[in-house]
Amino acid sequence: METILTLNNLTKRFGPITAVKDLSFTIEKGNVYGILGPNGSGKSTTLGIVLNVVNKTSGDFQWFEGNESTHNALKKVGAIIERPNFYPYMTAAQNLKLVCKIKDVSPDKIDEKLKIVGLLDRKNSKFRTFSLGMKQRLAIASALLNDPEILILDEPTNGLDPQGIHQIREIITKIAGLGTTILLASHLLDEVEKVCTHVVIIRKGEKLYSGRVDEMNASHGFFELKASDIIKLQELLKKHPSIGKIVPKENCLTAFLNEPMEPETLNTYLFEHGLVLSQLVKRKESLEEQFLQLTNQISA
Ligand SMILES: Nc1ncnc2c1ncn2[C@@H]1O[C@H](COP(=O)(O)OP(=O)(O)OP(=O)(O)O)[C@@H](O)[C@H]1O
Repeated sequence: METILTLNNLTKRFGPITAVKDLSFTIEKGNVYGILGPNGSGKSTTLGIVLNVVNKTSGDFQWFEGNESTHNALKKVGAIIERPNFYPYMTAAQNLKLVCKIKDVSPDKIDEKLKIVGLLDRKNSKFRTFSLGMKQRLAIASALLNDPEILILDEPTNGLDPQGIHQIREIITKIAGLGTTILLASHLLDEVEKVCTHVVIIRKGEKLYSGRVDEMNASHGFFELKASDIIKLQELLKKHPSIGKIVPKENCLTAFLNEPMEPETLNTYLFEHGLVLSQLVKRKESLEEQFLQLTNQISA
């Protein structure tokens, strides 16, 4: 598999604040990556470093397996890390023509890119007449003009209404479908779930999880159990190989599973060892619960 970007122990300090701490991950061609974290977790700083607009403190990063200078590599990157900024009295097409001149690329692609973002029929409308969602879509078209290998977006749906959010997410999925690798920063779990194939979760600049989005919820779940002899219940649970962590809560026990187990199997095991349950509930954390647990796990 082709590697687009590698971060090795990247760290950025602003005076006493460590915005990015020892961050390592890899972006492989063809996937859609989300950097997911609460506000202030270091997402924008990370994107700024790899785009050469923020200086790193230590560690390093490598574009395209280090075969090119960062300056040349960035010519193959499309990025939107600030609010879209175009000339208000110029049309969408005129603005994109100007971008083509600045980027030294042919203006032939303007219509194709406007079509991808659903703005071809508005190409002759002035930028100032655009809604926020349309402005964001024009920015995406602009970032695509040089046919980048990777498109980088910082909080692409921030401030948009539900329809605008939906349109941007659809466009991102469409662009990914055309083979462009995508890296987006978001604080919205559901955005990452809907759009991304891979996720890097960060909190206070530190990586908490990286991997496939569909493997994020790979937990086997847990049982909530009650019995009159709670001590014996705990002892029996400790002896069972499928049970991991056991957490007492009021007058019940939460037993987390290391591997799949059906409630009938646990009930039979406990009954055969002389224990009758008064409550047996099997649950699985939602992705949101797991995300909140993850992002809260390191105290300040
Ligand atoms: N230029 C700067 N000077 C000082 N501190 C900064 C600077 N830029 C970022 N920070 C700090 O670094 C930390 C990470 O900020 P960053 O903007 O990267 O987070 P983020 O995850 O993108 O958050 P948000 O979603 O709110 O933009 C924050 O504590 C922020 O205050």
